[in-house]
Amino acid sequence: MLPAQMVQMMENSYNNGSVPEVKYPTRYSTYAHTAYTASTRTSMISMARSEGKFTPDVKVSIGNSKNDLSDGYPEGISLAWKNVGFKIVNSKTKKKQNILSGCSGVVQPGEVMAIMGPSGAGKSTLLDVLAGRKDPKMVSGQIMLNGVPGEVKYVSQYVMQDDALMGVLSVRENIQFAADLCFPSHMEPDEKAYRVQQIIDEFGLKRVADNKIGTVFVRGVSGGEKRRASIASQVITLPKIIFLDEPTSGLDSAAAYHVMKSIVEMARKHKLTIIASIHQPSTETYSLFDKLCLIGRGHTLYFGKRENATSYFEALGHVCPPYANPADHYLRLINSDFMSDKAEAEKHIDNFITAYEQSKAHSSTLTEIRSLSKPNMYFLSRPTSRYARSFFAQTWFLTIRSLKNAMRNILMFWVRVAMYVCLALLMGVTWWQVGYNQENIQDRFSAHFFSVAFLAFMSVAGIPGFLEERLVFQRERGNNFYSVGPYVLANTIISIPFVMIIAASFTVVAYPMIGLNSGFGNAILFCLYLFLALIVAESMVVFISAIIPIFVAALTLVAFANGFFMVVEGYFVRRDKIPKALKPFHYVDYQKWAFEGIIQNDFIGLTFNCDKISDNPIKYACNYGDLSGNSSTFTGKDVLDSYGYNEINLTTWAV
Ligand SMILES: Nc1ncnc2c1ncn2[C@@H]1O[C@H](COP(=O)(O)OP(=O)(O)OP(=O)(O)O)[C@@H](O)[C@H]1O
Repeated sequence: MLPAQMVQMMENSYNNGSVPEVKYPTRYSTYAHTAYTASTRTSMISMARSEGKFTPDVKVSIGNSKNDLSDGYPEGISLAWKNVGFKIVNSKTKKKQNILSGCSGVVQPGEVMAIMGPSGAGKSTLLDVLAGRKDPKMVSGQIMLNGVPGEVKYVSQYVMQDDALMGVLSVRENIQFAADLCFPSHMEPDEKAYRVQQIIDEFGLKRVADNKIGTVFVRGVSGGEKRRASIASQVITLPKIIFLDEPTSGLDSAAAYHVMKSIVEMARKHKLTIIASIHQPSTETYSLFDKLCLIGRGHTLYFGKRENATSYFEALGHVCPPYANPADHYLRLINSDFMSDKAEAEKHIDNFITAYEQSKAHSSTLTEIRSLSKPNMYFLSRPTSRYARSFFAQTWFLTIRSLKNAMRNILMFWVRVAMYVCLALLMGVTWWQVGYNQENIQDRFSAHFFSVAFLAFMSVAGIPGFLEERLVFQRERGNNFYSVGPYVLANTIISIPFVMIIAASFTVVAYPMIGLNSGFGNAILFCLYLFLALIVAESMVVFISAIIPIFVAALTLVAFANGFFMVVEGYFVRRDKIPKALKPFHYVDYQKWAFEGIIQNDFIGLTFNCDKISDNPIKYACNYGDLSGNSSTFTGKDVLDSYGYNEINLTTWAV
């Protein structure tokens, strides 16, 4: 059914007094159902009524997820905005301040519009307002989809500026991951693979599809290819409206041209409506745009077809010099930042504002917007779920990706394993066969202390990897690929075997070399206690780095926390000597529980020897157990009792 027929059907129904509900067919039948819940429906309709403009209860939906292919709307969706303004409350004066005023424009399906303007003009703000990313209370005017008010964010995608992709994965793997999480569960794998290949081809990434994105260690694809891969992974579902925040920033002019060319071809082919903020495009890149929106001091200084801008400015007396880049020419014209006289600078921009308001370009824009208008309709498309995939599916795909990441990420994992093994060797050599004499007691304690403390301390090595991945997480979460729960769960699932590998490799090397309690079960328990301590240490690293995502600050804080826990652990200073104010920290110190667990595990069951007193050959100088001098041995339990470690329960301590 064509949109026009639908509109007719709705209008007929309205005239008959019934309340129609029209669903656009989508390729995936289960998605072609009512696109809003009862409460949403009530609130949206009452909102429409309260505005007094959309009296009939006519609503149009196009699918139930923002990640829906929206095939039900093959003609695309136009975006129009009329008299749009945006205010902020000035934090100093507490007064409202206009950031955008009276902006109007329209972009049709298949068109690509550039928002240009000097720094601070309001480009990002306009993009955010149109994309529905700003507080609606601060936004004024109308934003319309196909001529009727609607929720843009449910039919659009906002593509962020950064290229946060998994560096150890290939271009295809990154795009496939997006496809797995954005397409509905009933989409056949073949069809998904076809879409992945199609978007790879459309973005000119065929040649590098199986190349890694690249990390600090591995040279990957070029900057332009990376940007194209990033955009491709965010628009794989071909959302009807796409907002791009400076898609070419940081790229050279050739790379920027290829990025924009791919975007423009995609818009034409799939009838997508595309709006991009852009800084200083080259002549070639600029010529790819269909429409231009020039912003200055929060006002529209020109809106219309890109090619008409030349004659518009010529008519104002600003002829673009031959061979000059028109984009540079306009940007220079409307930039008053470097005028020394403030009043003159204001007047300069005021002249452009007034000229545009009185221009034919402005009136034809308003006519174009009016021609789209369909009174008595309310365009409504609200997803029933924010995510295309279930909690379980999100966890599954994230787990698979984290596994690949950990296996391939030299820095994150294997270097750490190698470091722990080297440390184990070093400890083994230093504490070699520590022995069972009285003078070896302190050596044994220090080996246990150092095993826990150093292993835990070195978890700081996980900070760079976490911070890098955090950017990817933020972008993907912003794109509604998954929620926090599955991400944390997947990372926990993956970190368990890896932390176990670290604890086990350390134990296999260090335990027999140091000559700790020879029971096999004791070695296993030693490994398990180290594993638990490491899991807590790693979690603490993630916790602190998530709160303070600045490398140096997170590193300092993690190092401080671990150093602090070492001090209050009860090894350097006995528990009863720890100052009262610090005592609570002794009990929340994960290193304390691991240290006490492994000394209990090691000492219990051992027998130690003490030497004879030099001037009395029948007496022994034992400092533990029987102090009368009659016994030549004492037990590990005697040692623990003498230091006050007498109530350790291995299960409780592990918990
Ligand atoms: N929340 C806010 N609080 C205070 N000022 C704001 C806020 N949002 C925007 N502004 C101001 O509004 C103006 C427009 O900001 P915006 O980020 O949209 O500009 P821009 O054209 O995208 O600039 P640039 O090209 O430098 O990124 C700027 O002067 C900015 O300082």
